[in-house]
Amino acid sequence: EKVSTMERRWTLNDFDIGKPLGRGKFGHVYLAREKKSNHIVALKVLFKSQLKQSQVEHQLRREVEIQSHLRHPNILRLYGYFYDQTRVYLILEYAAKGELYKELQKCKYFSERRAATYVASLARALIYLHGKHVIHRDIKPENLLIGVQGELKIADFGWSVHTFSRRRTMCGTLDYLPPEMVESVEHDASVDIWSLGVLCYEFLYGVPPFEAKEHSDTYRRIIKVDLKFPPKPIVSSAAKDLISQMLVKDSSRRLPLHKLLEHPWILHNADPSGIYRG
Ligand SMILES: COCCOc1ccc2cc1OCC(=O)N(C)CCCNCc1c[nH]c3ncnc(c13)N2
Repeated sequence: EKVSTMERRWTLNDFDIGKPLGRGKFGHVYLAREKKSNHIVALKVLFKSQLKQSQVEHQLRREVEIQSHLRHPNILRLYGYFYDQTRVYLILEYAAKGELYKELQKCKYFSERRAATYVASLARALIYLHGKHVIHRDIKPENLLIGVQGELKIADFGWSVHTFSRRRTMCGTLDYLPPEMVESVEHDASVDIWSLGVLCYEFLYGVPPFEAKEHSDTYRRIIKVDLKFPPKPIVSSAAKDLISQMLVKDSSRRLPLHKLLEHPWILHNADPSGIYRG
Protein backbone atom coordinates (compact mmCIF):
# COMPACT_ATOMS: atom_id res chain seq x y z
CA GLU A 1 0.00 0.00 0.00
CA LYS A 2 1.13 3.59 -0.56
CA VAL A 3 3.07 4.57 2.60
CA SER A 4 2.47 8.26 3.28
CA THR A 5 5.55 10.04 2.06
CA MET A 6 5.91 11.95 5.32
CA GLU A 7 6.22 8.77 7.43
CA ARG A 8 8.76 6.96 5.19
CA ARG A 9 12.36 6.87 6.40
CA TRP A 10 14.02 8.47 3.43
CA THR A 11 17.79 8.44 2.90
CA LEU A 12 20.04 10.01 0.31
CA ASN A 13 20.40 6.54 -1.28
CA ASP A 14 16.75 6.67 -2.31
CA PHE A 15 17.62 9.41 -4.83
CA ASP A 16 19.71 10.03 -7.91
CA ILE A 17 20.89 13.63 -7.63
CA GLY A 18 20.71 15.82 -10.75
CA LYS A 19 21.65 19.39 -11.66
CA PRO A 20 21.68 22.17 -9.06
CA LEU A 21 18.53 24.33 -9.26
CA GLY A 22 19.91 27.22 -7.27
CA ARG A 23 21.40 28.35 -4.01
CA GLY A 24 19.37 29.88 -1.15
CA LYS A 25 20.26 31.46 2.17
CA PHE A 26 20.48 28.14 4.01
CA GLY A 27 21.43 25.71 1.30
CA HIS A 28 21.30 24.40 -2.25
CA VAL A 29 18.38 22.95 -4.18
CA TYR A 30 18.98 20.04 -6.59
CA LEU A 31 16.92 18.22 -9.16
CA ALA A 32 16.57 14.60 -7.99
CA ARG A 33 14.82 11.37 -8.92
CA GLU A 34 13.45 8.92 -6.39
CA LYS A 35 14.88 5.58 -7.55
CA LYS A 36 11.92 3.23 -6.94
CA SER A 37 9.17 5.44 -8.42
CA ASN A 38 11.33 7.45 -10.88
CA HIS A 39 9.46 10.45 -9.46
CA ILE A 40 11.27 13.72 -10.21
CA VAL A 41 11.57 16.01 -7.17
CA ALA A 42 13.54 19.01 -5.93
CA LEU A 43 15.85 18.26 -3.00
CA LYS A 44 16.73 21.18 -0.79
CA VAL A 45 19.87 20.54 1.28
CA LEU A 46 20.31 22.65 4.42
CA PHE A 47 23.45 22.61 6.55
CA LYS A 48 22.74 21.92 10.23
CA SER A 49 25.67 24.14 11.19
CA GLN A 50 24.12 27.13 9.40
CA LEU A 51 20.66 26.41 10.81
CA LYS A 52 22.14 26.28 14.33
CA GLN A 53 24.17 29.42 13.77
CA SER A 54 21.04 31.31 12.64
CA GLN A 55 18.90 29.64 15.36
CA VAL A 56 16.22 28.60 12.87
CA GLU A 57 16.20 24.84 13.38
CA HIS A 58 13.02 24.88 15.55
CA GLN A 59 11.47 27.27 13.02
CA LEU A 60 12.32 24.85 10.21
CA ARG A 61 10.69 21.96 12.15
CA ARG A 62 7.54 24.02 12.67
CA GLU A 63 7.40 25.11 9.03
CA VAL A 64 7.98 21.55 7.76
CA GLU A 65 5.15 20.41 10.05
CA ILE A 66 2.79 23.04 8.58
CA GLN A 67 3.95 22.62 4.99
CA SER A 68 3.54 18.83 5.02
CA HIS A 69 -0.22 19.27 5.64
CA LEU A 70 -0.79 21.88 2.94
CA ARG A 71 -2.34 20.80 -0.36
CA HIS A 72 -2.96 23.58 -2.88
CA PRO A 73 -2.10 23.86 -6.60
CA ASN A 74 -0.28 27.17 -5.97
CA ILE A 75 1.71 26.02 -2.94
CA LEU A 76 4.82 23.93 -3.54
CA ARG A 77 4.31 20.45 -2.03
CA LEU A 78 6.64 19.14 0.65
CA TYR A 79 6.68 15.32 0.26
CA GLY A 80 9.03 14.56 3.15
CA TYR A 81 12.33 15.25 4.81
CA PHE A 82 15.28 13.41 6.30
CA TYR A 83 18.65 14.27 7.76
CA ASP A 84 22.15 12.91 8.28
CA GLN A 85 25.09 13.94 10.45
CA THR A 86 25.53 17.38 8.90
CA ARG A 87 22.53 18.19 6.72
CA VAL A 88 18.74 18.34 6.60
CA TYR A 89 17.07 17.39 3.28
CA LEU A 90 13.63 18.58 2.14
CA ILE A 91 11.91 16.51 -0.57
CA LEU A 92 9.87 18.98 -2.60
CA GLU A 93 7.65 19.18 -5.64
CA TYR A 94 9.75 20.17 -8.67
CA ALA A 95 8.73 23.41 -10.43
CA ALA A 96 9.99 22.88 -13.97
CA LYS A 97 9.89 26.53 -15.12
CA GLY A 98 11.96 27.76 -12.18
CA GLU A 99 12.02 31.08 -10.40
CA LEU A 100 9.46 33.76 -11.17
CA TYR A 101 11.83 36.62 -10.39
CA LYS A 102 14.16 35.50 -13.18
CA GLU A 103 11.21 35.60 -15.57
CA LEU A 104 10.31 39.09 -14.27
CA GLN A 105 13.92 40.27 -14.73
CA LYS A 106 13.91 38.88 -18.24
CA CYS A 107 10.74 40.61 -19.43
CA LYS A 108 11.25 43.68 -17.18
CA TYR A 109 7.51 43.70 -16.34
CA PHE A 110 4.51 41.46 -17.07
CA SER A 111 1.47 42.07 -19.22
CA GLU A 112 -1.74 42.88 -17.33
CA ARG A 113 -3.10 39.43 -18.17
CA ARG A 114 -0.02 37.67 -16.83
CA ALA A 115 0.14 39.86 -13.70
CA ALA A 116 -3.58 39.40 -12.99
CA THR A 117 -3.36 35.62 -13.50
CA TYR A 118 -0.50 35.35 -10.99
CA VAL A 119 -2.16 37.74 -8.49
CA ALA A 120 -5.41 35.74 -8.62
CA SER A 121 -3.49 32.47 -8.06
CA LEU A 122 -1.67 33.99 -5.09
CA ALA A 123 -4.95 35.31 -3.67
CA ARG A 124 -6.48 31.84 -3.88
CA ALA A 125 -3.40 30.32 -2.18
CA LEU A 126 -3.55 32.96 0.58
CA ILE A 127 -7.30 32.38 1.13
CA TYR A 128 -6.47 28.68 1.57
CA LEU A 129 -3.58 29.46 3.96
CA HIS A 130 -5.58 31.99 6.02
CA GLY A 131 -8.30 29.35 6.28
CA LYS A 132 -5.64 27.18 7.98
CA HIS A 133 -4.54 30.10 10.18
CA VAL A 134 -1.22 30.32 8.40
CA ILE A 135 -0.21 33.88 7.55
CA HIS A 136 2.56 35.91 6.07
CA ARG A 137 4.11 33.61 3.60
CA ASP A 138 6.67 36.20 2.69
CA ILE A 139 5.40 36.35 -0.87
CA LYS A 140 8.09 38.12 -2.82
CA PRO A 141 9.28 37.21 -6.34
CA GLU A 142 12.29 35.23 -4.99
CA ASN A 143 9.97 32.76 -3.27
CA LEU A 144 7.67 32.18 -6.22
CA LEU A 145 8.22 29.39 -8.71
CA ILE A 146 6.58 28.44 -12.01
CA GLY A 147 5.31 24.92 -12.65
CA VAL A 148 5.54 23.01 -15.91
CA GLN A 149 2.16 24.34 -17.11
CA GLY A 150 3.07 27.93 -16.22
CA GLU A 151 1.21 27.87 -12.90
CA LEU A 152 2.58 29.82 -9.96
CA LYS A 153 3.86 28.04 -6.80
CA ILE A 154 4.70 29.62 -3.44
CA ALA A 155 7.97 27.97 -2.37
CA ASP A 156 8.77 29.75 0.84
CA PHE A 157 7.58 28.15 4.08
CA GLY A 158 6.85 31.43 5.80
CA TRP A 159 10.12 31.62 7.65
CA SER A 160 9.25 35.25 8.16
CA VAL A 161 6.59 34.67 10.87
CA HIS A 162 9.15 34.31 13.69
CA THR A 163 12.40 35.18 12.08
CA PHE A 164 11.20 38.10 9.99
CA SER A 165 12.82 40.80 12.13
CA ARG A 166 16.29 39.13 12.22
CA ARG A 167 15.83 37.67 8.76
CA ARG A 168 14.65 40.92 7.19
CA THR A 169 17.48 42.97 8.62
CA MET A 170 19.77 40.02 7.81
CA CYS A 171 18.98 39.85 4.14
CA GLY A 172 17.78 43.31 3.58
CA THR A 173 14.63 43.49 1.56
CA LEU A 174 12.06 45.60 3.36
CA ASP A 175 10.11 46.37 0.19
CA TYR A 176 7.31 43.94 0.98
CA LEU A 177 6.79 44.90 4.64
CA PRO A 178 3.51 46.67 5.52
CA PRO A 179 3.54 49.66 7.89
CA GLU A 180 2.44 47.63 10.94
CA MET A 181 5.44 45.33 10.49
CA VAL A 182 7.86 48.15 9.80
CA GLU A 183 6.55 49.75 13.00
CA SER A 184 6.74 46.22 14.58
CA VAL A 185 3.24 46.26 15.97
CA GLU A 186 1.18 43.05 15.99
CA HIS A 187 -0.01 41.97 12.58
CA ASP A 188 -2.65 39.67 11.15
CA ALA A 189 -3.49 37.99 7.85
CA SER A 190 -4.01 41.41 6.23
CA VAL A 191 -0.22 41.75 6.00
CA ASP A 192 -0.49 39.31 3.09
CA ILE A 193 -2.92 41.61 1.29
CA TRP A 194 -0.37 44.43 1.52
CA SER A 195 2.47 42.18 0.24
CA LEU A 196 0.27 40.97 -2.61
CA GLY A 197 -0.40 44.62 -3.52
CA VAL A 198 3.34 45.28 -3.56
CA LEU A 199 3.84 42.22 -5.75
CA CYS A 200 1.06 43.27 -8.14
CA TYR A 201 2.73 46.68 -8.54
CA GLU A 202 6.11 45.03 -9.16
CA PHE A 203 4.65 42.63 -11.75
CA LEU A 204 3.27 45.62 -13.68
CA TYR A 205 6.11 48.16 -13.27
CA GLY A 206 9.13 45.88 -12.76
CA VAL A 207 10.06 47.59 -9.46
CA PRO A 208 8.39 47.51 -6.01
CA PRO A 209 6.38 50.67 -5.16
CA PHE A 210 8.42 51.94 -2.18
CA GLU A 211 11.89 51.16 -3.48
CA ALA A 212 14.56 53.61 -2.36
CA LYS A 213 18.35 53.66 -2.13
CA GLU A 214 18.49 53.59 1.68
CA HIS A 215 16.53 51.36 4.10
CA SER A 216 15.49 54.48 6.01
CA ASP A 217 13.94 55.94 2.87
CA THR A 218 12.07 52.71 2.12
CA TYR A 219 10.75 52.67 5.74
CA ARG A 220 9.57 56.25 5.38
CA ARG A 221 7.88 55.62 2.04
CA ILE A 222 6.08 52.53 3.40
CA ILE A 223 4.87 54.24 6.57
CA LYS A 224 3.67 57.22 4.56
CA VAL A 225 2.21 54.86 1.89
CA ASP A 226 4.00 57.07 -0.61
CA LEU A 227 2.39 55.30 -3.61
CA LYS A 228 3.15 56.77 -7.04
CA PHE A 229 2.32 55.29 -10.46
CA PRO A 230 4.95 56.17 -13.10
CA PRO A 231 3.69 57.26 -16.56
CA LYS A 232 5.54 54.32 -18.16
CA PRO A 233 4.80 51.48 -18.66
CA ILE A 234 1.17 52.34 -19.33
CA VAL A 235 -1.02 50.53 -16.80
CA SER A 236 -4.83 50.47 -16.75
CA SER A 237 -6.68 52.54 -14.15
CA ALA A 238 -8.42 49.33 -13.04
CA ALA A 239 -5.03 47.86 -12.04
CA LYS A 240 -4.10 51.08 -10.20
CA ASP A 241 -7.48 51.02 -8.46
CA LEU A 242 -6.87 47.46 -7.20
CA ILE A 243 -3.34 48.26 -5.99
CA SER A 244 -4.61 51.41 -4.24
CA GLN A 245 -7.22 49.33 -2.38
CA MET A 246 -4.52 46.89 -1.14
CA LEU A 247 -1.77 49.34 -0.16
CA VAL A 248 -3.81 50.98 2.61
CA LYS A 249 -2.13 51.86 5.91
CA ASP A 250 -5.12 50.83 8.07
CA SER A 251 -4.88 47.03 7.76
CA SER A 252 -8.62 46.61 8.48
CA ARG A 253 -9.48 48.67 5.40
CA ARG A 254 -7.41 46.67 2.88
CA LEU A 255 -9.44 44.92 0.18
CA PRO A 256 -10.25 41.41 1.48
CA LEU A 257 -8.82 38.62 -0.69
CA HIS A 258 -12.21 37.25 -1.75
CA LYS A 259 -13.19 40.78 -2.88
CA LEU A 260 -9.93 40.95 -4.85
CA LEU A 261 -11.06 37.93 -6.87
CA GLU A 262 -14.23 39.89 -7.82
CA HIS A 263 -12.36 43.07 -8.79
CA PRO A 264 -13.02 44.12 -12.44
CA TRP A 265 -9.29 44.11 -13.25
CA ILE A 266 -8.98 40.49 -12.07
CA LEU A 267 -12.25 39.37 -13.71
CA HIS A 268 -11.22 41.00 -16.96
CA ASN A 269 -7.57 39.89 -17.08
CA ALA A 270 -6.90 36.78 -14.98
CA ASP A 271 -7.04 33.39 -16.67
CA PRO A 272 -9.52 31.40 -14.54
CA SER A 273 -7.27 28.32 -14.63
CA GLY A 274 -4.42 30.28 -13.05
CA ILE A 275 -2.25 29.33 -15.99
CA TYR A 276 -0.58 32.04 -18.05
CA ARG A 277 -0.27 30.64 -21.57
CA GLY A 278 1.53 33.66 -23.08
C1 LIG B 1 13.81 26.12 4.13
O1 LIG B 1 13.53 26.09 2.77
C2 LIG B 1 12.16 26.04 2.51
C3 LIG B 1 11.92 25.62 1.07
O2 LIG B 1 12.49 26.61 0.25
C4 LIG B 1 12.61 26.33 -1.09
C5 LIG B 1 12.06 25.21 -1.71
C6 LIG B 1 12.28 24.98 -3.08
C7 LIG B 1 13.05 25.88 -3.82
C8 LIG B 1 13.57 27.02 -3.20
C9 LIG B 1 13.35 27.25 -1.83
O3 LIG B 1 13.81 28.32 -1.14
C10 LIG B 1 14.47 29.36 -1.84
C11 LIG B 1 15.84 28.88 -2.28
O4 LIG B 1 16.38 27.93 -1.74
N1 LIG B 1 16.42 29.54 -3.35
C12 LIG B 1 15.97 30.84 -3.80
C13 LIG B 1 17.50 28.92 -4.14
C14 LIG B 1 17.00 27.84 -5.08
C15 LIG B 1 15.94 28.30 -6.02
N2 LIG B 1 15.04 27.22 -6.42
C16 LIG B 1 14.95 26.98 -7.83
C17 LIG B 1 13.95 25.97 -8.25
C18 LIG B 1 13.72 25.66 -9.57
N3 LIG B 1 12.77 24.69 -9.67
C19 LIG B 1 12.37 24.35 -8.40
N4 LIG B 1 11.47 23.43 -8.01
C20 LIG B 1 11.25 23.30 -6.71
N5 LIG B 1 11.86 24.03 -5.76
C21 LIG B 1 12.78 24.97 -6.12
C22 LIG B 1 13.08 25.14 -7.49
N6 LIG B 1 13.34 25.73 -5.15
